Amino acid sequence: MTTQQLTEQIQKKQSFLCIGLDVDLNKIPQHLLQEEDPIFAFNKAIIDATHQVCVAYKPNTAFYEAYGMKGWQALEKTINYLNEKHPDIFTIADAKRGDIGNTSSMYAKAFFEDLAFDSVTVAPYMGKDSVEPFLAFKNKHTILLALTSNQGAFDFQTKLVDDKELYKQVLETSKSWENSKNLMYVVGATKAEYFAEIRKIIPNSFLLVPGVGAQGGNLQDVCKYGLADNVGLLINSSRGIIYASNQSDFAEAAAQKAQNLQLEMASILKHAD
Ligand SMILES: O=c1ccn([C@@H]2O[C@H](COP(=O)(O)O)[C@@H](O)[C@H]2O)c(=O)[nH]1
Repeated sequence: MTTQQLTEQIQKKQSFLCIGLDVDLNKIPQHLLQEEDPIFAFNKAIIDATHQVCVAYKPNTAFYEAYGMKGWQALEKTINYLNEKHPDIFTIADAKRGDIGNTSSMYAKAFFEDLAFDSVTVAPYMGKDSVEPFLAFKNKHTILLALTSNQGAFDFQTKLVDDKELYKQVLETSKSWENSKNLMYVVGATKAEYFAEIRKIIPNSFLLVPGVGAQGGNLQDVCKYGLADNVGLLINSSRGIIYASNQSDFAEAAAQKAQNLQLEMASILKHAD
């Protein structure tokens, strides 16, 4: 999917919501554990109930890797289901990969070819040659960690390197890489006060913004300086949506939470015009 197609979906649905599919078998309704594939059964019910109010889904691969082969199979079924049933929805493998070049090429093949995700999250720490193998894939997107939502972001990302914060160095340097048009960036919703500075460096790049909901980030605060001409935001909420209920009404409860966020987004977009 191109970024233009993504923006068109955002305008059509009046939503820039990304729902995180972080499946924890201890948190899903217990009756689903009797299913042959409880993880996929949960994801399918969540997707069926919420696809009209969101534009993206983001499974975090940790929640699948933790269940070994069965977890990977559930991830594969989930991405196949999304690609077959909802090809207009943007998909993100939140895998935070990145390694020496030939290894990154294999990671890119795994997530863009074998699993056919639209995008994958990548750590910038190993530099240009660790990221460019991902960028080489046409119409696929590499979402670089810039300023993360956790407290530990202050350990390195905001430290000065050559008189400039490291996260700014990541944004500026990565703009010069080959196929940088395929870059998006992760910026945490809990860092809303940084968005104005970030938009000076990357005015129209898409930002994946986790941290709304369970981590306490605020949608209005992010949008104040984060919105771009092409909207340029994908706001992720995982636990705050998918675990709204652990009873038989879990899918309806998730849909209600997702719709509440979508309505707030529609109102923001209306007032931004
Ligand atoms: O800076 C980051 C980068 C990634 N994440 C991931 O996003 C979701 C957030 O889940 P919530 O339940 O809505 O808190 C999760 O998969 C994180 O690993 C992040 O939170 N911050």
